[in-house]
Amino acid sequence: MAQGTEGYRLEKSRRIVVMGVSGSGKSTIGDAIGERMGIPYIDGDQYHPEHNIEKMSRGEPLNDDDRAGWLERLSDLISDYRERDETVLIGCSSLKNSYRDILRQGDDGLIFLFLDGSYNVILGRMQERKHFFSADMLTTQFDTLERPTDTEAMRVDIDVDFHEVVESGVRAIIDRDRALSAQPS
Ligand SMILES: Nc1ncnc2c1ncn2[C@@H]1O[C@H](COP(=O)(O)OP(=O)(O)OP(=O)(O)O)[C@@H](O)[C@H]1O
Ligand SMILES: O=C(O)[C@H](O)[C@@H](O)[C@H](O)[C@H](O)CO
Repeated sequence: MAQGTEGYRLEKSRRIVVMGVSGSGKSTIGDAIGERMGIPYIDGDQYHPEHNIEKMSRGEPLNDDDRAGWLERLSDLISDYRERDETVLIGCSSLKNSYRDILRQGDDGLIFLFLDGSYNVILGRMQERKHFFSADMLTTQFDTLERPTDTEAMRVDIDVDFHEVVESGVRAIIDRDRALSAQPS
């Protein structure tokens, strides 16, 4: 377990995806972790084609076809950062195994941070925010989610205070960074 997390510098450049259903906290937690660690945070929603945003805004969930091009763009983005040997945090729901496989094409050492919480807590938070993704569609996100194993992703419990989630996320990234660095290359 990591001791102090303040001012920790990663051993190597890393590409880190903050994943989880809509409303799990990818943007707010990802951004706060980035601030804490001095890593840029990019929200994957910025890479959706306009028709995906329009579809979700109409209250219609995306399907595999809608997500395919979007995931390819994010995979390319990850690959760009890897080629430049730079660290980045990217928020992307990454709900299915096959979606995570597409993202890993950009970096086979991609780190996933899984924001894991209960339906009721996330629903409550979504009902409090103004966002194009309506809380009515949260069930479809849970139905689609294929939970990553603990080997595939670092799991962070989000049913707790915001600062606690950020601290757990930072610790999880540090732990994974150390574990990866300890592996023979
Ligand atoms: N631990 C927490 N405690 C209380 N509120 C939280 C916590 N984490 C996130 N929130 C709030 O929950 C709401 C959803 O978070 P956020 O918008 O970051 O989720 P998201 O995963 O990025 O959603 P989307 O994928 O739909 O963009 C926000 O209003 C955020 O401020
Ligand atoms: O895979 C998906 O269904 C989408 O990525 C959604 O998760 C939205 O992008 C996001 O949650 C809305 O902001």
